[in-house]
Amino acid sequence: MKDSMASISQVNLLKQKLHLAKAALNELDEERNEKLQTLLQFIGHLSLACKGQNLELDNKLAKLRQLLTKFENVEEALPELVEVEQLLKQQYNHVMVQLEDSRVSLSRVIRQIQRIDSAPDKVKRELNYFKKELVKPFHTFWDYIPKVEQLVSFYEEILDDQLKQGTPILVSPKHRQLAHELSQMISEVEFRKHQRDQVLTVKDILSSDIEVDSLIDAYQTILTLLLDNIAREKTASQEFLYALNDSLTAVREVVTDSYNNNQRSFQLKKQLNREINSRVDNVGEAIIDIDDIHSLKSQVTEQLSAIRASLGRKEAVEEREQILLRKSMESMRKELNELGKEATTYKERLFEQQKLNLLDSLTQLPNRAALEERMDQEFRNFQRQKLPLWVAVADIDHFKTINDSFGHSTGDKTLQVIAMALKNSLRDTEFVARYGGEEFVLLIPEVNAIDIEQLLNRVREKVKSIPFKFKNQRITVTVSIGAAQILENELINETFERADAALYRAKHESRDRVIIDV
Ligand SMILES: Nc1nc2c(ncn2[C@@H]2O[C@H](COP(=O)(O)OP(=O)(O)OP(=O)(O)O)[C@@H](O)[C@H]2O)c(=O)[nH]1
Repeated sequence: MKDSMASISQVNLLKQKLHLAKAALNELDEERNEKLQTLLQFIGHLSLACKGQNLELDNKLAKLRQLLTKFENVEEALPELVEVEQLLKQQYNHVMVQLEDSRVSLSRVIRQIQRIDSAPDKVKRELNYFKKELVKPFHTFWDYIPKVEQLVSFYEEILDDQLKQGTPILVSPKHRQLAHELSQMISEVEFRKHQRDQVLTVKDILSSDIEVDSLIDAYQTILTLLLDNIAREKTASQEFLYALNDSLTAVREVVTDSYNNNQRSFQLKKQLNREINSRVDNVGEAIIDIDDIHSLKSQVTEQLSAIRASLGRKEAVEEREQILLRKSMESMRKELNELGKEATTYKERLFEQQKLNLLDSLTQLPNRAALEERMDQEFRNFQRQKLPLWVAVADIDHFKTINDSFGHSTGDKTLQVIAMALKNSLRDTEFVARYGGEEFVLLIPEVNAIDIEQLLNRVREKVKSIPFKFKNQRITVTVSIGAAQILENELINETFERADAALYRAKHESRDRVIIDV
């Protein structure tokens, strides 16, 4: 009994121990499971972090995750773990190479950006610092990414700057000046009939509130029209040269022909002359050798008829020669006549063109080119004779208001009427040209300092008295005039500038007046 009791308590003890051991084992299992879970979680995050960088690594990590989900497979997972570790090492090396490549390519991009001349100075400075920073190697992508971000921001800043420049350019006084100059140039150039509508449209655009884009378009249109005219002029000259060449070829052919004919006739005549001479010699010999008068007579008669025949042939040759010569002369004359006509037409065209080039097409007054020629001429006269010479610049007052209130074509007519009035108020030895726009230049020789003011005031009054009527409104148009006399040792352009400055003063001192620079 005692024994059985002892056995029972031993069994109980063992049971208890077993229970405890089980509990401890469970605890161990749980702990291991927990660790396994942590490991699984870690591998899960590692897979996510590495995902997409290396396909083999992705697969291995997926397999590892699967194996580790079961407690029993842990042993099997060990070789996989070693392979993953190797792949990770490879991946690290690969990343380092990639980072180095990226550093080199960033440096290259930076060098390219530095070549952009228009990059703002601030960006250029920052780029320099940035370039120095790029000398150090990158250790991780976290070193690399901020650099790329900075690089993008440089690009952004440069682009921003360029875009700002690309926004509509504001019209500056320089642009208005260019529009004014183009409009002056247009009025000094003669355009072809079919081009005039286009020119008028450009003129209208230039006289309104111009935008930079339309100014560029206007210049482009006028340039195209001018180029077209130049090309036409070139074609006309070429046609003339071709005609000239054709005629010269024809004339040369005629000359060659008649030369060849002459050569042939010359040979023929030489032969005939020889024949005639020998016949004459024969007659002479017959006279010496023959005693019998009858045979002498028959000999001479025979020789004489042979001579006559030769002379007849010679005459025929000469006659044919004459006919050929006349024919050649006739065709040569025709060719030269044609050529003469061509040359006359061409000369007329050139002359017309030259005249047009010197006349302002709107007012028919001499234009700026003609003025320059005349100024040179008057200057040379002045240097020789030292007689007084005045340069005056006249400008219509508030002309823009006429255009704005009554339209551009009324403005054009006003210009024409005033131009005529200016021309008619001067003597033949005096000269007026349209300088451009609503500005005229007068060259007045041989008038003394006392009379010039009176003369110019008369011109001013004449314009003022023109009875303009626009839209049933009586309008008085006035001009302001500035004048200067050429001084000893002065160039005429300098006189012009003094006259222009005087005009400026006249404009600012109430307009409708004459100011002489003294
Ligand atoms: N109709 C017409 N207008 C022209 C021609 N050439 C220039 N103009 C205009 O002439 C005007 C000149 O204006 P501004 O230079 O401001 O001078 P303004 O109005 O005469 O004023 P002030 O000279 O200061 O008295 C501009 O409106 C030009 O468009 C042209 O051939 N025909």
